[in-house]
Amino acid sequence: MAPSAGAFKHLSLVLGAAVTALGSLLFIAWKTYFRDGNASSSWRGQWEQQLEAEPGCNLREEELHSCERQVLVLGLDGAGKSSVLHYISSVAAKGRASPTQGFNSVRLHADGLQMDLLEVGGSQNLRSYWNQYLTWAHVLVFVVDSSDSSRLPTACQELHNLLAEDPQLPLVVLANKQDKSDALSVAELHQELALHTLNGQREFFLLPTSAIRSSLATATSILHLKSLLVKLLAQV
Ligand SMILES: Nc1nc2c(ncn2[C@@H]2O[C@H](COP(=O)(O)OP(=O)(O)OP(=O)(O)O)[C@@H](O)[C@H]2O)c(=O)[nH]1
Ligand SMILES: [Mg+2]
Repeated sequence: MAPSAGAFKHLSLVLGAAVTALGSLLFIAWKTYFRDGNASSSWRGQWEQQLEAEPGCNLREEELHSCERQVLVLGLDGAGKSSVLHYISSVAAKGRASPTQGFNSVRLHADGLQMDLLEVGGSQNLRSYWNQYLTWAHVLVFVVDSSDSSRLPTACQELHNLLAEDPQLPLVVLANKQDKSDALSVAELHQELALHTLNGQREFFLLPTSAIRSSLATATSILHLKSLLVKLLAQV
């Protein structure tokens, strides 16, 4: 007898979770490898060359990690995380982004900082893994699709679950897809996401963004995000 569609769905969820768990472990191992200074000379050599190219990064052994910063980028599936990451790291236009299975990262250099932005996919089966990445983060960027009002309660719930895990982690909420005619305003999103309930313990910003290359305004919004990240991460 052929397996039912339900069985296939169950199997794909289990496989997806296994792939993500493996991805998490690999990521943690990768970060630990660098943090513990156990990298082989060839890896270390490559990495130093990369940093050397960046003005302001000091390469002395004891300061090698002083310019590393981690930015965790989360939000529901389709919110625009991959698009924001692509836009902030590249001048080349990109077509439709594919849903992220597992995680996706980009590395930026600015003002002597090396910033690793890590996106974990936002589909439901991946969200239970989000909080595992909070430990590594210096800033949390939470991306919201401002035009997807039906899923704002879910976004709100997921965001507050994360915030409860770390009461001090600086937070940047992106009110993305502001180019869309049905996008809620920043003030409306502030209300819908219950951001007034945040206590004063963490630094918090709510930025309107658009991650498609349709106008100067959208490009400017991503530049604002980049400057804000540099400012926040320089204080860490
Ligand atoms: N109009 C508009 N579309 C956007 C914007 N940002 C992203 N999109 C589109 O929204 C869709 C989803 O974008 P992604 O960047 O893949 O979303 P994601 O948050 O990475 O989703 P997952 O990886 O599945 O968690 C794509 O078709 C993008 O082209 C935006 O600012 N405006
Ligand atoms: Mg993605």
